[in-house]
Amino acid sequence: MIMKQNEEQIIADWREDDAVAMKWMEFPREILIGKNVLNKVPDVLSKLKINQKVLLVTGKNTVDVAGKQIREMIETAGGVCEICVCEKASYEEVDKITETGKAFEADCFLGVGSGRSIDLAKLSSKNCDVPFISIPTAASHDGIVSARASIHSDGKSESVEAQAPIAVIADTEIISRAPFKLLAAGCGDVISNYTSVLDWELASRHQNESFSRSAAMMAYMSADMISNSANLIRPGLESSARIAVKALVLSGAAMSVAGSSRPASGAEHMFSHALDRLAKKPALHGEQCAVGSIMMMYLHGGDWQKIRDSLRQIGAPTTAAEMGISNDEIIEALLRAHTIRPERYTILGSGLTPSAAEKMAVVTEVITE
Ligand SMILES: NC(=O)C1=CN([C@@H]2O[C@H](COP(=O)(O)OP(=O)(O)OC[C@H]3O[C@@H](n4cnc5c(N)ncnc54)[C@H](OP(=O)(O)O)[C@@H]3O)[C@@H](O)[C@H]2O)C=CC1
Ligand SMILES: O=C(CO)COP(=O)(O)O
Ligand SMILES: [Zn+2]
Repeated sequence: MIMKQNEEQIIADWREDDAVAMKWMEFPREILIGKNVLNKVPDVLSKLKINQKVLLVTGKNTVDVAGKQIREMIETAGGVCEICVCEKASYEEVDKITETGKAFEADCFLGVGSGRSIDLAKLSSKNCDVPFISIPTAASHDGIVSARASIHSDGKSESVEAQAPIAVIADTEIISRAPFKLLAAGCGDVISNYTSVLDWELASRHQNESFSRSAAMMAYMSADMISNSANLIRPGLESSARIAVKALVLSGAAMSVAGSSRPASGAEHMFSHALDRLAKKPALHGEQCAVGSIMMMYLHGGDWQKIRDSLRQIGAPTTAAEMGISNDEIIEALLRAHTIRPERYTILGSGLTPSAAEKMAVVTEVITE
């Protein structure tokens, strides 16, 4: 495990980090986390020397939670702000928003809301060759900080390279008032880094895949931050939102250092992507990854009970029933997971047998016989 390796292994990993000829890491420039930081949007735009012609991408709930308030602040500061309310993270929607951005000659996009709105702003701003600012109204996964966008088409979800936000403005007061299940899901997404990191280490040993100790340690530390504070994560508490956002930022930074989602996406994410494709009603991304992580930790022979207990303490689902997913869908997703991203080597190897899949789901109490 990453924190328990001997000195020789650690030195070898650092040497490998250093041996990479060139690394191009993209990080946000300004990160604001705290109560009422939403009011700082005009200051951030001004600090970044953005001319305040801004396209605000949001959803039908989050337009009222933060979107309209931000528009008012920008207009009061002398800027112009147009709002796009969107429903689906699809390529059609990306094209529509890109066209609007070009016609409006936007200097900057704001992604205001949860995953979907932020992903749409991320990709369409890249198409318009202007920066974007991530303004999450919920802390539901680490995509709020990352450079990748998940776009859905033909019942599939694709993770595409977009751009990192130039700034992240996470108002923890707003985030703490969002439905608690979104925050619990974000904690689950971060806790699932325990198994992503193990998968990455495995791939580095079995396949000589390039490995970054610094990125792996950051991902592992973010999981520890949540697991060690599980008793402090409670509905409606601003301090809980702050803990979750800090861990999500660290997890996002781990992906920036790695230049891919490797430190924060292993077999548990492949299981979640499989569920997104086949389940009648998929659960939240972070919920699925966390439940996947319990099972993948069992496969790794690690302390899966610790992951489950942290999730229980937080109030995140740990079973199929709690996620509203059937036992059959869980087994099918376990059997298909290794086909989702075959180039990414994980503990699933070339796949599980049906009896092994069922056994791991039953032993970890994700499903009942
Ligand atoms: N880029 C990446 O690396 C990643 C991207 N994803 C993608 O992100 C999306 C999932 O994101 P997720 O955030 O889990 O879910 P959604 O974006 O689907 O948002 C969940 C719901 O919560 C609502 N909401 C958000 N904030 C508040 C609030 N403060 N008060 C009331 N309602 C609120 C949203 O409203 P509204 O309708 O207004 O949006 C929406 O209906 C998927 O498309 C997934 O593929 C997932 C993981 C990583
Ligand atoms: O969700 C992610 C990290 O938490 C990103 O992972 P993917 O690359 O699997 O979409
Ligand atoms: Zn994730």
